[in-house]
Amino acid sequence: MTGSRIAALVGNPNAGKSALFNALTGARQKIANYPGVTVERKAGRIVLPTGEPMDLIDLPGAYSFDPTSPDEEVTRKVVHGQFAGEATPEVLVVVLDAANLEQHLVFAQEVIALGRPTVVALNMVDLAERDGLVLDPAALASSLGVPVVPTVAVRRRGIAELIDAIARAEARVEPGEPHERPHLTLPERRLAATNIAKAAILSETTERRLHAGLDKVLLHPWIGPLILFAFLFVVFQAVFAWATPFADALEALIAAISDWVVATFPGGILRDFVTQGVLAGVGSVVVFLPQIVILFAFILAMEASGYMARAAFLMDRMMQSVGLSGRSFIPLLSSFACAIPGIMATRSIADPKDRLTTILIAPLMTCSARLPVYAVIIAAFIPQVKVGPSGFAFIGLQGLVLFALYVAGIVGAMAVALVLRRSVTKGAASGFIMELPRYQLPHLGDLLIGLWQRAWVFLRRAGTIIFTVTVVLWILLSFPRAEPGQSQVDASIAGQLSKGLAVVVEPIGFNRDIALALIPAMAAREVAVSSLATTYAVDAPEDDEAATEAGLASQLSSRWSLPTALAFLAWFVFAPQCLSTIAVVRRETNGWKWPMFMLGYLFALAYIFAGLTYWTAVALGL
Ligand SMILES: Nc1nc2c(ncn2[C@@H]2O[C@H](COP(=O)(O)OP(=O)(O)OP(=O)(O)O)[C@@H](O)[C@H]2O)c(=O)[nH]1
Ligand SMILES: [Mg+2]
Repeated sequence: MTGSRIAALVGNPNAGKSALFNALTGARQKIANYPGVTVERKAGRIVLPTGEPMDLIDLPGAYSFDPTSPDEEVTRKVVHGQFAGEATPEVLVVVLDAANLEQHLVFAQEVIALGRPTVVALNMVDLAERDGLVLDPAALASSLGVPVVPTVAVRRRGIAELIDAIARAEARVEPGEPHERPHLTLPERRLAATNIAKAAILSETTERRLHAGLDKVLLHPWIGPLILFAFLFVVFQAVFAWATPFADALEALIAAISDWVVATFPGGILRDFVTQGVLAGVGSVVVFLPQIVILFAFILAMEASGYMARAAFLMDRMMQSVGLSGRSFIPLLSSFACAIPGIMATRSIADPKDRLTTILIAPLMTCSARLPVYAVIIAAFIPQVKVGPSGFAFIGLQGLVLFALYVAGIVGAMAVALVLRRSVTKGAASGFIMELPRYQLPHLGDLLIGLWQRAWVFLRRAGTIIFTVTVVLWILLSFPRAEPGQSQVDASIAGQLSKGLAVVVEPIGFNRDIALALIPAMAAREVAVSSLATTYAVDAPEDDEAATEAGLASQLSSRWSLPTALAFLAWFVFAPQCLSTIAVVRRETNGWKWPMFMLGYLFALAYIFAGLTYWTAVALGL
């Protein structure tokens, strides 16, 4: 350091200290929109209006002089003149984020209380104004007892005024009575911060006040997660309650087409192909379109309104506790639609072990392909009743079970992450804070476009991969033709092939038909539904019109036991039944090691939990 006087920039992380430093000195210090960018002191030079030079130090952000991290320790030492080789800074420049004044004033008071020559830079006033908040720097100056200069560091606004104020800054405390100020405790400083911030508001739009109030509730440490949980609960109730009339109508339509085909065309292999393969098989998946649309309507509305980012913020704490960073949230969230875009989104995670862990647990998030599987089993086995504490039975049991299955996937993923982060992908969580977007009413047009895209993806899958696999399965089920009196499925190639697998899955309560559905379902999970539908359509006795007519749900409930159905649900929470996901993991991890690891652990979990579910249900006499 030269012998010239020194000023230091202090304040909370992400207040814009480095941006101000660059604007004041012409340096190119790294700035970025998340806290913790500057981790050591950086020095530069400014020229005062008198022509006299002054050294300026940019410091790491801090929340208090009670240091909790090494970079905060740097700030404390420099300010107190305890930093080796550094003279005590003469002028302290406190940088405040005008849009988060209340929060930033807590540390500011601590700095000002030192009684040293201090200047406040009220930074980011542009952002505050954008949000509908206009502050009064004069009122703030009189409450704080130090000069306040409004600035916009990134537009170089207020820079000359700030240099001016630094040049004229002087100690507020009269020499001889340095410790007159009462020392405030943290809660006292918090309260004072609230009052000072309130007094400095010139005008605030009702919108901003409303949004600030909303955030207070929605981001509250324990009310926030409670509301999120309750909201998601309602979503899954709605998925069943609202979809039913539409799903019934679709089902009736498909049945009507099937009737028409039977009435119009002569019996034979071609007619069987259309009714058993295409209409029963693919149709059984298509009827879940309403459920998919309703689920995504909620997800898209959450995203558009700005609530999704808040949900991510709430989840960040939970993610940290299992050794993941909040950065994994968005990839995991997209995995609720499909694991493939979710796994690709992990490219934004810098830490390779963080990223690998996220990839490995992404398939545990309940993708939309599982929804038809869950929904068909729930419709067949879970009665459509309301449950709840006596007198308050308003919770649909079907929606409750669906919600529980989604939660099971999330809990499973978190537990796996916890284990992986302590073994295979050892490492500590890294911090991450995101900027919260403004609340907005979702725009109906955008919402409809998003919904149409989701619906189209679903229908295209039904028309391509699900159609193809179902047709191949129908062929394997239909040949060779059964002898009179013999079951067609038993006689068929598929029936023969599935016998081997049936032996393996019998201990967990699965029957031959499930074994038969599991292999084609590797292509896509929904195929489990279409396979079962096709199998039962092929299996229906020729003359038994009623059996062919009855929907898949009633076929299932008459053929499966409840423990088997529950085990089947548990299996699908974990089973990696999707070849495309495995291919993407291979591509993203450059080799077969991790996809094989994933396949192994997920099938093991699926087998164990399906078995546990089956035997528990049997023991309970269900
Ligand atoms: N709109 C606007 N953005 C600003 C202003 N000042 C800083 N920023 C932005 O705010 C973010 C944080 O700025 P930094 O200068 O890195 O903040 P910092 O206080 O040095 O943060 P740490 O080094 O982490 O303590 C960056 O994205 C800046 O571009 C401002 O006055 N207006
Ligand atoms: Mg910085």
